[in-house]
Amino acid sequence: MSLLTVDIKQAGYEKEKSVIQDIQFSLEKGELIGLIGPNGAGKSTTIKTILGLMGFVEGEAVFQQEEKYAYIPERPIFYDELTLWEHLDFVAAVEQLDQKEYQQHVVELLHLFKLYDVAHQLPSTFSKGMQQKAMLILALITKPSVYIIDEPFIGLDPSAVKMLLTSIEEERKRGVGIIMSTHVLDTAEKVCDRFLLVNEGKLAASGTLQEIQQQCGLEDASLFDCFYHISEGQNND
Ligand SMILES: Nc1ncnc2c1ncn2[C@@H]1O[C@H](COP(=O)(O)OP(=O)(O)OP(=O)(O)O)[C@@H](O)[C@H]1O
Repeated sequence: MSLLTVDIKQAGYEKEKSVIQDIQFSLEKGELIGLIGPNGAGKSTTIKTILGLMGFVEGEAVFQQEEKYAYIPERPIFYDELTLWEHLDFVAAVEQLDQKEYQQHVVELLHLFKLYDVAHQLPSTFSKGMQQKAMLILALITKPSVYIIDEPFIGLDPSAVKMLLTSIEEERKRGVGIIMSTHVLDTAEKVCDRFLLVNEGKLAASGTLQEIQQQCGLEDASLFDCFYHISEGQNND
């Protein structure tokens, strides 16, 4: 059974003003799906529709029963007056995490992402990359079954990207499914199992790199070339 089944017929910010149409896919256990497409194509709107945040939706996004998901937004959001530790303790309390397991896990993660020394400071005073890492730790401690991550790579330094990819790999071994929107296509090409290529609000191509190459008629092309073909070249054929 899929972790998540998405069948969006149309969705938009205002009633009867459709921004995305006909986006269908499912997310399987252990799978990493890359959501890619040009600026304004509808990636964030697709994510917001899955999260149930859009005002106008025809269709549905259904999580497997009792599956827990974590959303990691592109622009981190924190409480102004809570330190990172307090944020973590707050999430642990809300999620009713096992205290012993949580304490051990959180220290490991804070060291891994090099935030241990600033954990008693306010995340609102952190740099952009530090804030992104803090959001990642807040998601990782909850051990969800599905992650929905909006552009994780931009803003992270190379060692943080490596840590993120390592964490993603470990989570996938646990059977976790991940949807990740990104513009960093060379990394996406290396790590994703499948891709959803969104253009002008629609699914322009989807599947493995090989399937995308076939759909574009570009044998052996990189994901970047397929992306370019769909977002630019197709209109000039
Ligand atoms: N809050 C909003 N209200 C109205 N329209 C919006 C809103 N957010 C986005 N849109 C519109 O929806 C369309 C899709 O935008 P979306 O943010 O989903 O694109 P994206 O693929 O995530 O782009 P990017 O790569 O630039 O982040 C765009 O035409 C955009 O102008």
